[in-house]
Amino acid sequence: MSTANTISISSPADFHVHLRQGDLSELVTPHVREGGFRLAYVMPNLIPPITTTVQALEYKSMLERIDPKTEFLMTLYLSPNLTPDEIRKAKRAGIVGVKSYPRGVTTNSDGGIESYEAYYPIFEAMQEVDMVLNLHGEVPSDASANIHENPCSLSPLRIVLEHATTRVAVETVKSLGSTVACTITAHHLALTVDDWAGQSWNYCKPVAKFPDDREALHEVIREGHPRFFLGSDSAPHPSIKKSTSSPEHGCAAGIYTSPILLALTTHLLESFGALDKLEGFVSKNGRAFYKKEVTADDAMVLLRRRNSNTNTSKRYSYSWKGQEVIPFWSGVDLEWEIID
Ligand SMILES: O=C1C[C@@H](C(=O)O)NC(=O)N1
Repeated sequence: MSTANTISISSPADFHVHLRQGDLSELVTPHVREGGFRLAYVMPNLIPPITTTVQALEYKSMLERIDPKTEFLMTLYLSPNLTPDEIRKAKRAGIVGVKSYPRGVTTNSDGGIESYEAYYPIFEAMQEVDMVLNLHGEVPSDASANIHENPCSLSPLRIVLEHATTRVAVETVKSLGSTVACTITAHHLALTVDDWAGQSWNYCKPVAKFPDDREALHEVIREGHPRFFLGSDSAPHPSIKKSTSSPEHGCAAGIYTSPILLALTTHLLESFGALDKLEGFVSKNGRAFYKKEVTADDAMVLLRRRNSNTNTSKRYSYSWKGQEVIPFWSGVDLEWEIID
């Protein structure tokens, strides 16, 4: 139900989020719900990465202890340790997907993969038990082939190309069948290359591309394409790691959107004429792909247009036990806010 000044969305779901570990996890996990989301699809790139069912279940229990009201869907990190038997065990334990990180392209991807062929037996087992392969669709830049984003390696396995940033990626996913879907982050709907070059707070992997690439992301959402949905890739890093860089690693890659995610996404979709596609993008499309449809028990989340005369609760940073994180667009007035 929507009016010009209010919108209600059934049980928003973020199909790609980093919830970290230790004190940082205690700080950021509750922000999923505070940001308007009821379901979190959790990335496994911890130190060490989540490569077994036992680790994933322990991680899930820890997240549920921090926030018992959010539903956490767990993933494993694709690595040589995985076996077809472990895949079957993971499925029985309710683990939903396996995330593939090409080696060295982003945060904690040192244990990532260099070639897909070795994993064909894993992919066969995943297909057999209906688990989803989540592709970080980037490869280290190859000057000879001018390749950077790589949405290929597709088969009948259910696959999600994560955080698309290019027109080519959008068109490739559109050209494929019902087993292939695609997440889009909120920040890639806002940024282009000019916004992160020299501005470390806007730096993430994959980096934002050109205006025409961003336009392709807007178009596919405006079109209401059912296989494209929100995966925030909300990736908190302590502010010191975002504001300084080391000679070996540069500044940390990752943009933190969880605490403002629903209001930010609503604001952005309205800015490019796609407000009527909001519920599909933040709830229904992803839920349909992952077979996690809204049930009668799931609550609606209400948004209202912010009254510009009111003092908003805009936050510049969040801190706890010495951990400080600064969200995307810190201090910017968004057009929408969640009604508690
Ligand atoms: O894929 C990713 C990983 C993430 C992180 O910080 O974990 N940060 C990013 O910018 N992209």
